[in-house]
Amino acid sequence: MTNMTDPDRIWTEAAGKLRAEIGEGPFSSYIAPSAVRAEAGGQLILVTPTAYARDWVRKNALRRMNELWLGLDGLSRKLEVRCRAEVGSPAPAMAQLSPANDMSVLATAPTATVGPVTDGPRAVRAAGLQERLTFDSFVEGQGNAFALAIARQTAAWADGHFNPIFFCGPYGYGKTHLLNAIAWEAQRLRPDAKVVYLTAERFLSTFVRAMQDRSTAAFKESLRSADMLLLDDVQFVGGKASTQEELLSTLTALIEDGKRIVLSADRAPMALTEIEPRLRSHLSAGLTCPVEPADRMLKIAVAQNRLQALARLGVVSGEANPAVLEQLVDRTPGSVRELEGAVNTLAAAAGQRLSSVTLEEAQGLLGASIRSGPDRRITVDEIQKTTSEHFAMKQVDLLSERRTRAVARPRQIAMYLCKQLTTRSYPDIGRRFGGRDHTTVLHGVRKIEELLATDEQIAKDVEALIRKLRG
Ligand SMILES: Nc1ncnc2c1ncn2[C@@H]1O[C@H](COP(=O)(O)OP(=O)(O)OP(=O)(O)O)[C@@H](O)[C@H]1O
Repeated sequence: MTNMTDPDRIWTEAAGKLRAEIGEGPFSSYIAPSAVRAEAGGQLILVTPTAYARDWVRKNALRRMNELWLGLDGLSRKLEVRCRAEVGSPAPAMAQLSPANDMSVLATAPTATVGPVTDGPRAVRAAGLQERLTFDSFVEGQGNAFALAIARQTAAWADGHFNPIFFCGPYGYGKTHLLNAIAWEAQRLRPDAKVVYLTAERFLSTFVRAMQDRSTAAFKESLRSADMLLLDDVQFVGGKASTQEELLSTLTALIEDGKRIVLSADRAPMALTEIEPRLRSHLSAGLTCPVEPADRMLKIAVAQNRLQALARLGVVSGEANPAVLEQLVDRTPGSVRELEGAVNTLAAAAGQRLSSVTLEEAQGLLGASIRSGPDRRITVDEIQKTTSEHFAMKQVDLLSERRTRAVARPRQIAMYLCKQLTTRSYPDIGRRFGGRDHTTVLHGVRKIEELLATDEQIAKDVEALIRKLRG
């Protein structure tokens, strides 16, 4: 057996063996973002990003890690584990050591500093960033603590992070929120850097338009000059071969240049089976951070947080009775998005008398929003697909900038259906329609509401679509 003394080399080797034993998921979640550092007295500490990761490592991997370590370490040192808050280091030790050589650890600061986030009408820009989605408004809980720690590190442009960072998890538990928060914070910390946020829908629609306009070179350039590229809802490129090819070449070019890439999807990269294997493997080459469904405690905290934000805006005054909040959480099935909808309903109904609302009253006020059981969830993607099929057009046209009535009306109908059949907000729907502004969505929805009363054909189309979508 080889004997070494350099913790860096021992860590690389021991971590590689542990990876094979515990599997890719736990490894990339808990071990890969940790790092070994030597204390002044020679004691070696494995530093995890969060207390949760520390407890996981203590319970599941520390013993084995020490066995592997002792087999390699010429100085027979033992490893202890602590979380970053305990060792009090602002940037994690993972910047100092790279755990396994096949995971790219960026040591270089981004080089290009290209202009502001918006750079010309044809350029891809920070489409759809929402101001309220910052780290300050994100509530930490057990299921998201690790993702939040990594997000903060990424936003701080910390050296040595993995690339790409991939946030995955089910619908409505904060992936977009984290990507927005990273983009805001990264831009705040480095105003000269080019931080580009876009949804995969936007990537697709801009790419398709660039092909039609024969301006793909400008499209490529606008992305490749980014210092940090954040791409939301990557699953959307599934089944779209040329867009995937373009995405793959964008990612490889950026990674080669040492630029930061942050992605999100509703599943882990390897489970995105509609995505071509080479792209999938690039997506999973960095660090995968699960954003897990919120537990009850987190949901209560999010509801409280939301009410406080509404109080600051003057929508409500006072605090809700804790039992009312608990009831709200317990009786609102679904994700944090649905919960936010229920909180908004309560706030709008209770207004200035929030603190005196009783349990019975809350139940009455919330009525339909507190449902007895989860309905089948209709997604924006399904609405877009069904609407485009119904009008014999392509889904990508709904996302495009084409404004002829033949395209604009079905697009407005699809937006209207999203507002009716999902719990998504106007900005969120805009984001899903090629990164449009929320006022465009609002206008579209109002237009269809008006036409429903006067235009028989539209009323029939909408009715048929709702029937198809409800199944
Ligand atoms: N931990 C949290 N703290 C505060 N707000 C949260 C948290 N998790 C989710 N939310 C809120 O819930 C809503 C849905 O979250 P978000 O849009 O980020 O979900 P998502 O995982 O990106 O979903 P999708 O994949 O459908 O886009 C947002 O309004 C977001 O602000």
